[in-house]
Amino acid sequence: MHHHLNTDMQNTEELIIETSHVSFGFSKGQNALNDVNLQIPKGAIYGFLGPNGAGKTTTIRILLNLLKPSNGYVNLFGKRVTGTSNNLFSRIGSLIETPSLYEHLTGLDNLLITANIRNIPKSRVTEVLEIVGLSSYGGMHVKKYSLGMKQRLGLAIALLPSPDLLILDEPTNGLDPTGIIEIRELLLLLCKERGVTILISSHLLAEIEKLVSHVGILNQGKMLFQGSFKNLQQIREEKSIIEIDTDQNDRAINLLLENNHPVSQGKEFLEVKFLNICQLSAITSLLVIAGLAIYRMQLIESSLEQTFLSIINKTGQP
Ligand SMILES: Nc1ncnc2c1ncn2[C@@H]1O[C@H](COP(=O)(O)OP(=O)(O)OP(=O)(O)O)[C@@H](O)[C@H]1O
Repeated sequence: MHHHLNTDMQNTEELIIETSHVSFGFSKGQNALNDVNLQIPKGAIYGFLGPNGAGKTTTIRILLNLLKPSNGYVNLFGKRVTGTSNNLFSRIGSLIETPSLYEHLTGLDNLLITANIRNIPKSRVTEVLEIVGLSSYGGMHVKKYSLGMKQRLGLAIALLPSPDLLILDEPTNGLDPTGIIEIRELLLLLCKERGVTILISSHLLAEIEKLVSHVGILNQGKMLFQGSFKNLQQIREEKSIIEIDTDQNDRAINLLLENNHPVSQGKEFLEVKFLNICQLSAITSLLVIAGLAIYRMQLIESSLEQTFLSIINKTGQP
């Protein structure tokens, strides 16, 4: 196994996907991707987030060597991707949006065709049907499958080569909540039991927040955030506030500032930047001991979705 010795502090771990200064333009002068640096550690479930048109699919096509970046390079499994590095791709399973399936054939036949093309033993076909929970439906025509079953069959095709890396472009697109939960559980299992590294793109944080260990946020071709899911939650906490209202707000402001609670006058109430949960009782005693009557004291937590949107909106998206 190849280990990276990067100067970046978080990079002591092995990276399965790494892009360096990747840019890409469909037309001259307009870049769909601008200096994208993905870093996806081994064993991660990496949520690749961004609104429609952000460039997620374009990035994924570059990762899969279907498009050539106009600038920068891609490392997969620690090896530089070049025009001829096809052996790297046998370790990758991918599903780009809705899988292209032969509707008039059975699920089993669809798998057999791919297995045949990719030189994969037939025994693997029954294995992957089992993994995605379609064992009893292998003989059914795909046109009779539900959307969820088709997505699972697509996943089964991606799993045929026993990949070390799964790249999934919006795999829950169009699925109902039950279907989304099923795919989520399947991916968690693959990561936990088989150590598969997973890149999953989505435009909805809520859809993948229960799944991911790492997050990258792309907007208008630029990476706005990349880090562990925990890092994102820390940012969320930093955006939370405590709303306060008392009978003497001017005095309250002075008292709070003197005691290092960053406070400002909000639209309706005083707003203190949330630092930690002990702050609530500290502020309460401070105000009560000073003889103020507290009318309101409420922790307003920013949601992850709001955090995601505020990160995206920083670049001035309309
Ligand atoms: N073949 C193409 N020719 C020209 N422009 C393209 C082409 N494919 C994509 N684009 C443009 O590149 C940008 C990024 O598109 P991309 O499909 O990568 O975004 P995305 O984040 O995957 O969005 P979605 O969630 O809608 O799939 C968009 O502005 C899109 O209009």
